[in-house]
Amino acid sequence: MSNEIILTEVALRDGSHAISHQYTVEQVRSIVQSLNDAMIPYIEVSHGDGLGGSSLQYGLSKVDEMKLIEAAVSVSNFSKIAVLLIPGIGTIEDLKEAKKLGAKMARVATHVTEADISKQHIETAKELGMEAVGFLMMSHMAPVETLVEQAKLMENYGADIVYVVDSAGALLPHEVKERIRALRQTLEVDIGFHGHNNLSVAMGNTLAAIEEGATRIDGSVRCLGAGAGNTQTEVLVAVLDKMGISTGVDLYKLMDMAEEIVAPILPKPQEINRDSLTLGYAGVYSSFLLHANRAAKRFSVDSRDILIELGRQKIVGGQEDMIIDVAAGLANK
Ligand SMILES: CC[C@H](O)CC(=O)C(=O)O
Ligand SMILES: [Mn+2]
Repeated sequence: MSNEIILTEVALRDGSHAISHQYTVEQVRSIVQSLNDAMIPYIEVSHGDGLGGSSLQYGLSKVDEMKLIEAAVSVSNFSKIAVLLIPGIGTIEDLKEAKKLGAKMARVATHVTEADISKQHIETAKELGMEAVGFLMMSHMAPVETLVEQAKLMENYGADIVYVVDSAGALLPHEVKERIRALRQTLEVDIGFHGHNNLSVAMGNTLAAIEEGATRIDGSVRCLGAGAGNTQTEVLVAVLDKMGISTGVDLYKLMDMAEEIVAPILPKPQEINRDSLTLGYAGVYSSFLLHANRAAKRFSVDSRDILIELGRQKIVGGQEDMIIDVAAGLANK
């Protein structure tokens, strides 16, 4: 276990899901300024679904993310600005524009079995002089051997760091341990972990990842993120400090900004409710929720049964049409 952890704050990207992508330039400026003062090493700024995500399908941003990135860069002289890119949603042109505006890290995200689509984007990030991260989403959906294979691909493409991403908040601590341990034994590059709190184990999972050698960790102030949100950064900094693990972050400043700057902009506190708990329990991505709720109404079935069946059938993003099939099937039973 390392005694130094490098944190990436994701409230301005994953947290964008929680406020329906409505960040303003002023909010981004004050959040980044205060995270920078608290010495957070990396701050991710993008639409919740990454560069290019603003659309009717994923939710329209209030402000063009490039303006938000520009604002973030303009007030950070310590923190580096990172962007998320999902190949197919974001493009190489988006990445180049973000780099021109001052983004220093590209986090290239794919479904856990589709690392091969990250090649061009990771290679471009490196050519542009950015740090490149491979971000393996829905990591609970693949056996450990597959995860290792896919991570190895990202490493071979030039990723400096590969992340295990528990998108649905479905992993339990022993499962996180297995995954991080296997990656640690196989990869040369740093390993990261990104947790979600749908089963209330984001903090436990994060500590399990650190115990097995993950050194790059994501957190979100006030947990702001998709589903039940992410590992809470200010709590994580306090916990790691008690464990003798250094993050270099000023805890009081981080607590103050969470309380005084982030909390007031939240429509409601991030919580584990029936919906987010079901997402974690079923192991499905949070974007299915809205569709499942609609289908539940249409076919008079319980949306939890739909989500659990989708998880059982290992339905992934892009297969949303299956939600209707599953709901119709349940109604006919
Ligand atoms: C749709 C992108 C997604 O929110 C990335 C992420 O943070 C995750 O999979 O957890
Ligand atoms: Mn996430």
